[in-house]
Amino acid sequence: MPAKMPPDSAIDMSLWQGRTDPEPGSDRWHQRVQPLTQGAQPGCALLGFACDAGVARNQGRVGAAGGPAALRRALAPLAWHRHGSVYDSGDVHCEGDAMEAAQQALADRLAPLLDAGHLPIVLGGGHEVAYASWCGLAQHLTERETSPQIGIINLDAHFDLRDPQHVRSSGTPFAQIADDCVRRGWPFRYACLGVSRAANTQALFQRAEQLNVLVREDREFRAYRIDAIQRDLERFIAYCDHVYLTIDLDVLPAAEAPGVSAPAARGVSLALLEPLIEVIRDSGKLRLADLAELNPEFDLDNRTARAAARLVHLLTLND
Ligand SMILES: N=CN[C@@H](CCC(=O)O)C(=O)O
Ligand SMILES: [Mn+2]
Ligand SMILES: [Mn+2]
Repeated sequence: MPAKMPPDSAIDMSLWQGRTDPEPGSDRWHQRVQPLTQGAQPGCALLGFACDAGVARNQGRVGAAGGPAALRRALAPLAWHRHGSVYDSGDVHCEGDAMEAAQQALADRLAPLLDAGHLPIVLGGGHEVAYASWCGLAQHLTERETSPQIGIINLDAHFDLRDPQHVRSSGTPFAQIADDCVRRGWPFRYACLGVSRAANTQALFQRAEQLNVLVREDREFRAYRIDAIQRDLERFIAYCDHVYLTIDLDVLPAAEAPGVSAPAARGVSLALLEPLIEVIRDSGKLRLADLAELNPEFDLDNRTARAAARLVHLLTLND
């Protein structure tokens, strides 16, 4: 089914700028990314979620609404090594505190992208994007399967399993997804990798245990243990038919990602995350990915945006 373009989705391609080199085979992203059109061949579809509301509700440092533009700017000059297409499908904007409306709008934009066979990569926005991404994937799969086996892999210093009864925010998306799975009668399969014990309360660790979350703490990420974590991840993926990858940039050390709401004193370096991302990318089950919490207002030398762009680049290198 072709991806329907909503009437308000004017796609601003002006951010896709950068140097051009005269030699053949020197293309960069800004020369290859195309605005998404109806009926386009399946490819990778970027979709921005310009939203600060979840971080504001979670008492964080706002500015993630500027994330999608900062990430496009960082992607624009990267060297193009991909065979398939990359499309820009515009942004969803959150008006003030209207987080739920923005999440619904994102889900409504994602479902037709998935229906059309694209791999959507959502550019956040705070981590409330995860609930919106999930809703879009659920909307897509519910038409096709009675009980889809979806694995959620979150690279994050935080569980984001806070109780949504108090307030829904960037700290609650996976608890909201767990509740949604109960309502739908679907299994909740959640892996949270890079968790900081210092940044998550006992209550959150208990909730993760109750929900049978696959947890790997930041301190477990050492070069000699990556193979073991990789095997754990492969086992997790083997039990799923569909994988949703969500990357909270605060999983990276503050030196690599200062431009987030809650920078990590320790974190897990990009170099250690790369082999895991390759496993996910090459699994054949990746349906949807998002990157959350990029906050250009607190970035230094665009470090966080560059790290995020590098992650998108890696994710899109498989065809
Ligand atoms: N998405 C963010 N989650 C973290 C933020 C922690 C903080 O602000 O210190 C959380 O809610 O736990
Ligand atoms: Mn986090
Ligand atoms: Mn998070």
